[in-house]
Amino acid sequence: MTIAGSDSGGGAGIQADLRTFAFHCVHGTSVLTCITAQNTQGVTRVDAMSAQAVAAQFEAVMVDMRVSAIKTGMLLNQEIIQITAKKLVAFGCGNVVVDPVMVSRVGAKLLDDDAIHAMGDLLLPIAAIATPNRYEAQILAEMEIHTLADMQAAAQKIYKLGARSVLIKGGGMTGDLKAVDVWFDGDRLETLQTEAIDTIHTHGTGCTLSAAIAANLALGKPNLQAVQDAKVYVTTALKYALAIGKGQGPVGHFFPLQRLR
Ligand SMILES: Nc1ncnc2c1ncn2[C@@H]1O[C@H](COP(=O)(O)OP(=O)(O)O)[C@@H](O)[C@H]1O
Ligand SMILES: Cc1ncc(COP(=O)(O)OP(=O)(O)O)c(N)n1
Repeated sequence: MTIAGSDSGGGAGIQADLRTFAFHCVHGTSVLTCITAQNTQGVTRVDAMSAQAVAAQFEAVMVDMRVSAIKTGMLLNQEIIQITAKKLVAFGCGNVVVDPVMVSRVGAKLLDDDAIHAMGDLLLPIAAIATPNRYEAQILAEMEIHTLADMQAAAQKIYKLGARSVLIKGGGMTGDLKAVDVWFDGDRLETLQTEAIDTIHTHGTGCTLSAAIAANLALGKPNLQAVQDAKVYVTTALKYALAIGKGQGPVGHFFPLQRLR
């Protein structure tokens, strides 16, 4: 299941998540939190779903199907975070990947300021894996992140907020740290590195990574393996990113099919 917002441009949000689930051959269900008017250049409008509508979508799926893993993406406001956390706890959901979406790569604000504390207080404590990017990690850990040591320290600080593991994503890092991620589960501290792809077409990388982690957890992979395999998937999808639109195009979720055409 993905609990996330819609991206009209199809590069991030629910659209990226469902394509990622399909690639991994897991059935995707969706709880829509908001509708963004968005393209490769930015976000021009956001309309929230009501907390009741979010709860109803969640319950409709949960009472009928076995949901093996859940990712949360753009939750937009405090009410939606509160109802999401409440339902996840009520249904005893275990494999929860929390992507604490706050701001897009092109600078669009995707979470209300007064909702940041709810993300830390209510959602991170029920996360099997939290996946903040550099900017989200800086906010959650209340520190600046410039070096690998900073990423490691931030992972350890965010872990203390209650997530069972933390992945600090390095797409926003520079130089040799570009695309270097750091994972911490309270015991092991791992640096995950794949090749850095030289492209501006990176829209949806974070959504795709967290959706791939959720798919891998649903397939029964252990936490670190789920993260490592998801990182390889995103790296390959970036190699086949689509140069569509006037801004930052989306990653190519179905790269093997592109190769066969
Ligand atoms: N240019 C790139 N080359 C390879 N991997 C990248 C690149 N940009 C981002 N990634 C990877 O994509 C994943 C998502 O990270 P990031 O882009 O930081 O997230 P977000 O979209 O939430 O800002 C991470 O595993 C990161 O290392
Ligand atoms: C609807 C919606 N959800 C999430 C995001 C952020 O997506 P992300 O994968 O972090 O990629 P960028 O937007 O940073 O390129 C979004 N933009 N829209």
